[in-house]
Amino acid sequence: MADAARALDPQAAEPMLTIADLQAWYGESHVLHGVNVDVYPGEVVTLLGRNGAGKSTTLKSVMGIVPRRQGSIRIEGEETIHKRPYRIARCGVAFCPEDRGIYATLSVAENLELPPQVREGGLTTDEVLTLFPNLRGRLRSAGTNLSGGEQQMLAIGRILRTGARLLLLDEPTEGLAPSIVSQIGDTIRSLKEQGYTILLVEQNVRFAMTVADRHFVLDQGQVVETHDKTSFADNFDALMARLGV
Ligand SMILES: Nc1ncnc2c1ncn2[C@@H]1O[C@H](COP(=O)(O)OP(=O)(O)OP(=O)(O)O)[C@@H](O)[C@H]1O
Repeated sequence: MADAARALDPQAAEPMLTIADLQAWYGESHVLHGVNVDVYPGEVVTLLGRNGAGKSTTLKSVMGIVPRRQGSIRIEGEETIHKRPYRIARCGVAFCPEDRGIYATLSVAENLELPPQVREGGLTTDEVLTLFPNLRGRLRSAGTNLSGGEQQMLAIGRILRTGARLLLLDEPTEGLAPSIVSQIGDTIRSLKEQGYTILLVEQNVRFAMTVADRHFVLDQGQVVETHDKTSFADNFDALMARLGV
């Protein structure tokens, strides 16, 4: 049950995102075999699992950028499984890829201002810089001259400008120093407080514990366990073993 989301908004009976029996293929390779995930408004939910379990493919399927998918993906009740990515973006969804997608030949300011606004309510550049003050002095630097942590903040800041309210974050802490991981955690908690809904792929289980309301564990393209904060903590050692951590 999404108690946290309901506490935030007691009217929120409908999930923000419902993934049902999702199948996905890359060419002949069938990689998702019926994934079921729901995310309520204002929740932070993680997808956990070993390498190759299908976590990134699930996020990319929501964004419509996996070539062949089948099943149902509803965003605020609207079916999107057959929509093109630009139409899915207009439903208020944004994806932050694992490689962060920063353009080397563009400045930080240009990277930030690149994506179009898809909905009302996107942050202004100044609001993004208030959220990530480190970027303020780097606006004219080439995007790839930033540290890994700054690039991640730029990548998150960029999608906040679009007006999206459902954020898909693929391994935002990967390769970052512990102090930066902690800053990313603060950012995610702050976004949750502002009412954003976040579906997050994470390899860092301890980090996931500190930010998420619920967790879905994937294995071989299927959800094999679902946990809330309490059951996650109670099963922590078994989960670490299952995830090979
Ligand atoms: N573009 C692609 N073309 C072909 N196969 C792919 C492609 N991307 C992923 N795969 C395969 O799909 C399966 C699921 O990959 P996916 O990236 O979704 O896993 P993951 O759980 O996110 O793991 P990782 O943390 O390693 O990215 C894997 O077997 C992977 O090799």
